[in-house]
Amino acid sequence: MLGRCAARALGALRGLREGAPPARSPGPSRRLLSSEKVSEKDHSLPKPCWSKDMRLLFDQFMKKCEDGSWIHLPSYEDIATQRSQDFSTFIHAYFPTASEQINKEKLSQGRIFTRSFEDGLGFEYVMFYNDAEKRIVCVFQGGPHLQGMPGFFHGGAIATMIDATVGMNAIVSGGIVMTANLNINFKRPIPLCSIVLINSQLDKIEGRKLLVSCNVQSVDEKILYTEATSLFIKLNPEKEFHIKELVLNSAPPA
Ligand SMILES: CCCCCCCC(=O)SCCNC(=O)CCNC(=O)[C@H](O)C(C)(C)COP(=O)(O)OP(=O)(O)OC[C@H]1O[C@@H](n2cnc3c(N)ncnc32)[C@H](O)[C@@H]1OP(=O)(O)O
Repeated sequence: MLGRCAARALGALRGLREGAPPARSPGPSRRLLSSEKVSEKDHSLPKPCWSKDMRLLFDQFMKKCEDGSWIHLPSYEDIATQRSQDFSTFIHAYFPTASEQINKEKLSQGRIFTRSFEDGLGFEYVMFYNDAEKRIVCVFQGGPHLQGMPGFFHGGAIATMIDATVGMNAIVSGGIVMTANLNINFKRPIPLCSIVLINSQLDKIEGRKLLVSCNVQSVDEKILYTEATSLFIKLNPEKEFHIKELVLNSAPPA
């Protein structure tokens, strides 16, 4: 019951922006008009490049979202909202020296790394969050441009998706965080273009430290490909609500 309430509260956060899509119903993927920025596309909704299995898993998880125990997390190329300006300002103030070295002219070209490939060639994924269990499951379909050894995913690409998943778990659970440590055991190579599940779990919060673990498994859960543990450090203990809102409702203004 508590979980359901929390899920509703999280869902309600999404509705803060006028015109935000309903929390638990993705609806059809919105077609881009020529005047719209590319960044307005929610990449966590089904696309033609998704395989049948990926769509099937998406549908299964969306079904789990119906009672509010799971929440579908939207995902954009950029979080170009007024709130993300506040977020950037906060981050730059936290790292003033590093911030001075940022090429400000290039900032407008900034894109979230995992959303910077053409559809189907790089990272295709959708995440679902369970607030009661502090878990995120990421359904990941990697494309042919993520190759390392011939026929298998590059370890860095796997590490990227792990960081994105455990990072999202830490952010939604704890506020504004950064990865301080990521330990990965690659146990089996992952065949290129296959679909895997990344299961992450918030294990512990100790003051500003969040410990999140995860594993990467085949869809039938018979193969354990990778295991990882991570440490995230909370930058701002006071601003949890702000970042949660930003993550769950990260579309640019309509
Ligand atoms: C949107 C989708 C999600 C995407 C997620 C992607 C997230 C990322 O990739 S972030 C990018 C990669 N990470 C970075 O660049 C971070 C670089 N590191 C840093 O900036 C800093 O070290 C930072 C912010 C992590 C911590 O610095 P700071 O805030 O000054 O904390 P600091 O006081 O040093 O440490 C706080 C506590 O954590 C501990 N700690 C910090 N780092 C570590 C570490 N690597 N291992 C163990 N303990 C650590 C400290 O010992 C301290 O413990 P205690 O309170 O018990 O004394």
